[in-house]
Amino acid sequence: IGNIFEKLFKSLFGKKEVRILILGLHTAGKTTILYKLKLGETVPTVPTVGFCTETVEYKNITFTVWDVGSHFKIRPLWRHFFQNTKESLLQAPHELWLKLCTKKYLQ
Ligand SMILES: Nc1nc2c(ncn2[C@@H]2O[C@H](COP(=O)(O)OP(=O)(O)OP(=O)(O)O)[C@@H](O)[C@H]2O)c(=O)[nH]1
Ligand SMILES: [Mg+2]
Repeated sequence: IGNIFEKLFKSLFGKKEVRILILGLHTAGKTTILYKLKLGETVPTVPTVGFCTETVEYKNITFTVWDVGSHFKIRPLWRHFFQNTKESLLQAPHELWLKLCTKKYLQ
């Protein structure tokens, strides 16, 4: 029974880690979203070469956001980033992205 309480305590107060993968075509706005989440503001971007990751702390959750470049040479590698991906948010409506960016979605 101690094990059950330990699991319950961890699920309520423990640190959670969530990985987010952002994929999309050139200039779709992936890096803009990444830095909006990280810094809370829109920053100038350049086309992503390879990929970049940032961690975003929110409450007891650490989000590791993977922003993968869209250059045609890296596209064959996209499938490797999908491994162990649980859910996809494909063609998310603009409204949803806005909510994500303002973190309202998570409150
Ligand atoms: N109007 C408008 N422009 C946007 C929006 N999101 C991004 N942009 C602009 O679109 C351009 C490309 O944005 P990025 O975030 O660099 O696009 P990306 O998907 O990371 O592109 P790659 O790294 O080349 O794959 C930049 O000039 C952004 O300022 C948006 O919601 N509205
Ligand atoms: Mg980019």
